[in-house]
Amino acid sequence: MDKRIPVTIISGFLGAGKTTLINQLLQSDQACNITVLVNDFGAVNIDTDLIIKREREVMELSNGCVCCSIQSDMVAQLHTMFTSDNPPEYLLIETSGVAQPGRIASVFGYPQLSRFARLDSVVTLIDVANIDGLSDEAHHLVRSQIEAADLIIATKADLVDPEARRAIYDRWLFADLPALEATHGAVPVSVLLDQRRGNLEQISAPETALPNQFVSAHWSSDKSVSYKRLQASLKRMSGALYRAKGIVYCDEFPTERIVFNKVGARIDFAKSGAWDGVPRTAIVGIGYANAITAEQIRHELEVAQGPG
Ligand SMILES: Nc1nc2c(ncn2[C@@H]2O[C@H](COP(=O)(O)OP(=O)(O)OP(=O)(O)O)[C@@H](O)[C@H]2O)c(=O)[nH]1
Repeated sequence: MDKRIPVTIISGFLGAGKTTLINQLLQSDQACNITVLVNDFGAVNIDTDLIIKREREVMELSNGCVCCSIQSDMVAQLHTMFTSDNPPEYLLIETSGVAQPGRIASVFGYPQLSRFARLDSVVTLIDVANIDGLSDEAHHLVRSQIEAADLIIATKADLVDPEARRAIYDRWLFADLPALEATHGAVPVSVLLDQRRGNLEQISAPETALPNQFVSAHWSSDKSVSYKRLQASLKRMSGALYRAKGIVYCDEFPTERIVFNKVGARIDFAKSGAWDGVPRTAIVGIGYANAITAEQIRHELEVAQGPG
């Protein structure tokens, strides 16, 4: 019996619904003692705050995309985790939206990790509401995420009618690749964990540095932000800024944490409980490098400060 720690990699393009799926999973009674390792693309790991914590820690890898610039940091961090007095029972890795999961999966073939852990599967989420509208560069990346997958989960099925969804699957998926649909991350735990599908020999780890095609900017402030101005700023950047997310200290609701998400043209704001400590806005924006600069993103977010 293989007693090594199973590892599931959750991949998918920016905003595809990885954090939503992981939160659903962590809230399920059937989820065992899972540790989550999160790698956000931006310098600040907003996801670490957005993932619901249970008994286990959520660990983060910041300052770059795990599949390229900080791969060796990840190997060192995983080795420390696996050899600690309290190793995880199960490890979930949420990759950054611009990561190639094949490159992350390949590290589980390294002897310093393969003694302790085994790749259980690579799950790739495809966002049916946005996949067709992405740029060619993003399509290239999404293709590599699909090619590395053992299971596809089509997310946001609620936003696209069945006929259009079928056309997307015909264009993007291979006939023999298992796939299922999910709305708001609702997927049975039994199809996600301990599947023993991971096959390191079939994993390809392309060398191209695709994340260079995206730019990320982080902005934070302890002065409150106008909700209306923030919405206006996000709309102005709409096509160039594909993804943004953050926790906002809002003029309009100063006592509550407001979480917002922008994916493509869709912007959602939600209340997320009272502040625990000093209120502070922290936002990460990710855009196409040929359409916007980090400075422009920060400037637009700055404009949202002050009375609406
Ligand atoms: N309508 C709808 N929205 C969804 C669904 N799944 C996720 N979302 C929304 O999509 C947005 C992005 O979801 P996340 O789970 O943060 O996506 P992510 O893949 O973790 O994002 P990054 O880590 O930034 O790449 C949020 O506003 C979610 O509420 C779904 O099935 N239907």
